Amino acid sequence: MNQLLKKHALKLILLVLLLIFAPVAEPLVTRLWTSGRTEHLQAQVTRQAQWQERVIQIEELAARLQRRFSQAIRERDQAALDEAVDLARVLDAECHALLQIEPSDALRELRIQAHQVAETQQELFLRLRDSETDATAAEIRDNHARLNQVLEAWDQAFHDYRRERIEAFHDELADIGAYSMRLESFVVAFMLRCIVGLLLLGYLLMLFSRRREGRLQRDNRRLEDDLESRNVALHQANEALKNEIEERNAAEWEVRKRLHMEETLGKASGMLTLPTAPKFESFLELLAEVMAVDRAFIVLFKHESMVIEKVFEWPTRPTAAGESGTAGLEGEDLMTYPWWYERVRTNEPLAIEDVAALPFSAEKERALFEANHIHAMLSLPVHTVDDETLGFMCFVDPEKPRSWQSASIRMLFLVSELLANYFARQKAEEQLRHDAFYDRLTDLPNRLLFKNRLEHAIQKCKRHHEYNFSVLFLDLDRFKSVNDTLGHLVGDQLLIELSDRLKDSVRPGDTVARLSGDEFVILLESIIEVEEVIRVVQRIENHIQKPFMLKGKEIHISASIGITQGNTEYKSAEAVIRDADIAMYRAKTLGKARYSVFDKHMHDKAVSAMEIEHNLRRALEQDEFELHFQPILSARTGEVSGAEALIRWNKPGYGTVSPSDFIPIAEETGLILPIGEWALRAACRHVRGWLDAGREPLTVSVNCSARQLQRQDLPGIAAALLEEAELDASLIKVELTESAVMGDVDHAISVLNRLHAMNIKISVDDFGTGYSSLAYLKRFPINTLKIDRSFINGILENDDDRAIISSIIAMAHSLNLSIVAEGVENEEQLALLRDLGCDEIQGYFYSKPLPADRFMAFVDARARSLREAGDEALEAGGEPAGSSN
Ligand SMILES: Nc1nc2c(ncn2[C@@H]2O[C@@H]3COP(=O)(O)O[C@H]4[C@@H](O)[C@H](n5cnc6c(=O)[nH]c(N)nc65)O[C@@H]4COP(=O)(O)O[C@H]3[C@H]2O)c(=O)[nH]1
Repeated sequence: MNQLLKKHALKLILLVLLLIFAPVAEPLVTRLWTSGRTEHLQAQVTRQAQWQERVIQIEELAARLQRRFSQAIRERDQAALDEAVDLARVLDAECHALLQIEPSDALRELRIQAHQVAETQQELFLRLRDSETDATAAEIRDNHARLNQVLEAWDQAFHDYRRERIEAFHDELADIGAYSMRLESFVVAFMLRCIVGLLLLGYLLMLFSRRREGRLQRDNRRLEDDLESRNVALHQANEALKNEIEERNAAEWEVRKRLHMEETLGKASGMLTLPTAPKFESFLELLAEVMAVDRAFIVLFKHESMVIEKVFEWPTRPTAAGESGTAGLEGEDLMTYPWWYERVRTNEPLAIEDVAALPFSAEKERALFEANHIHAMLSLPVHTVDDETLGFMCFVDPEKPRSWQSASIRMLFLVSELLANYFARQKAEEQLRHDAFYDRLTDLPNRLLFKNRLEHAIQKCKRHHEYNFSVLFLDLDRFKSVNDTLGHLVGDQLLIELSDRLKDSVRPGDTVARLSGDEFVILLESIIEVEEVIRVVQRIENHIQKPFMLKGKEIHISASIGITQGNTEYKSAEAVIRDADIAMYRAKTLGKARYSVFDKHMHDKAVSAMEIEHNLRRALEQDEFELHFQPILSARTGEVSGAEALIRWNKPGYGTVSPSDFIPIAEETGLILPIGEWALRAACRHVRGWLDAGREPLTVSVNCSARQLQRQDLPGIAAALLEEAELDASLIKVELTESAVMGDVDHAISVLNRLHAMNIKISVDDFGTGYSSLAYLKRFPINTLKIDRSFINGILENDDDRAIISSIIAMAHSLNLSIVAEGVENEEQLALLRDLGCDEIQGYFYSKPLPADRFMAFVDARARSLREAGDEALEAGGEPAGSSN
């Protein structure tokens, strides 16, 4: 209900006001109207009164005028006339005034008439007075009568006029009276309604106000309750806010502190990443400031120990008596302080709030700290990710105990990690620097450092005439077999021990460096005479010759040493090393375990070897090689039994290069491997071609170098090439030199056995030049021995050679080996060899090595001549010609 009232209160009030004021509206309008009328009536009454007054005056004036005129006429009295005239004038004026108040056409007309009559009367009177005639008198009378008529008419008109006006006035009055009556009743009704309305309004207002009051009270109570609860909530919120502000302040402080710490951390890390070495005093000062301590220091241990080696501290001023410091720490082994040591070792922070309160087990530490005036201390190990403790950081309060906040400890942990990284990095860099200049295995200077020192020596040699140097290039002779047979670890151990021996063989100012593998170089400083150098070399050789005891075994090694002496013409260290290397190589080729002094000739040879190597590579790519075939003939029948394939290099712009000029270089550089393979493939293809051409099968011997035997899978390659050419293995003979076979006997036996198993024949070339005995060769699955040309050369003149050849042939035959005599150049040699029982002959006597087509032509020609000789012999009844040559 209240809600309803509240909602419609305004509408209700408007309705009540309408009820009250609707009836009131009419009287009000009426009142407004009558009030106009009343004023009008009052004006009318006033005007009526004025008018009445004037009318009375006019009537009096008219009466007096009439009387005066009558008197003047009657008595002919001038004075009466004048007075009448004046009266007439006054009357006229009055009439005029009256008409002004109440205009009336009739009156106006009458006034004019009266005025005219009065003037006429005056005129007549004047005439009468001057000459009284009858006519005049009659005229005056007439006129007078007219005047009287006019006055009467005037009077009448005036009377009507007056009546009219009075009636009108009365009507108006009645009208006004009726209006007044109505007005009064309206006023009364209005008053009553007003009162009722007001009462109703009052009542309603009262009702509303009561309700409103009730509602207000309720609202009030509710508001009070609300206020109360809000107050409580506000209070609580206030409290919460207060707490929050406090917390926020605390957090803000924490954040600021953390930011400060992070900033410090950033600065500290920045200091540690500077390209230049950091100033640890500034670093510590920075940390001491954030930790609010008076002293800070970083302690570093000696490598792989806990002996305090280095201390960085802040402040840097020398520690005065009574001041805390690190003086007592230097040189201390932390292991003598087990309690402290244990914490550092296990990478734990050590936060001592009060040194005096340290446990009994830390008695020693307490004594140390107290001696160094340390009251409180925070120590963090500098521990690398590789679990190595490099040292520790310390923050010290020298005056009073204090607590250490965990946030600070955490930050310092990060700092200690940064430090550990920095020191580890520095260590790694040092190691890198060391590695860049030193050999990892032997810790000797490496090529770079050696070159550096050698450059200095070259410069010094140029500047000081009395100064010279010498470089030795040393290469172990059988190091590979040590590695292969005893393993790399023993090999490494040998190199380490050798390094020590080399260092012991030279003066402290000299440099022993390892170039690679088993190659060492030695720079002998301030050495002028070559004899002196040789004495040093001999000393080195003596040292090396002594057996090495490795893995319980006695190992003997030797070295080939190249010597070069410094001179002012050397422009680079490389050139010096190169010459020493050439000399060393010369020593190797001279039979190893010796030294060789470099000379210019060696250099030229080396240069040409390099050129050849370069060209050989190109020759392989450009297919510049060709096989020539030197026939091998049966000593008994003279038939071509086979051929030796000999490589030729058709060098563009040069012509044919002999294998003697490039095969040794190819062997040195390893190019012999692809070249040898090429020769084997080419030989297989030629034989296949000949067979395809319908020729008789011929066995072709292909030269294989020692390197091929050692490094290549010769049987595998041969099998593949034979398969490629679809060739019977028995048509290929592998020719190996005696020295190649004797180099690595076990390996050679295994390879040759495999070749033999494949049905590939094996021949030993240049037999007799080496030291192998036939009995030794029994171990190899050999088919043929080729007697070296040097023996054949002297066979006719030299009895020894003849004897040797004879015994070789006899023994070979006893071992079931066939014999080929190489380099047979004349018939005598041939005859003798045939007498000695040689099986096959190769040499210029029959033919030089020939290109394939010419070789075939030779084979054909030989067969033809043999046939012809055979025919002739048959005809002559003798032996066939082939049996003799
Ligand atoms: N003065 C004289 N010399 C004669 C006579 N009969 C043959 N010769 C030469 O003696 C050499 C025989 O070849 P070698 O002893 O295997 O000696 C060969 C061989 O060791 C090597 N060689 C040739 N071709 C190859 C090859 O394909 N591979 C390998 N690894 N070495 C090859 O080159 C060496 C030289 O070959 P070449 O210059 O062709 O020289 C050939 C040949 O021309 C003669 O009656 N008098």
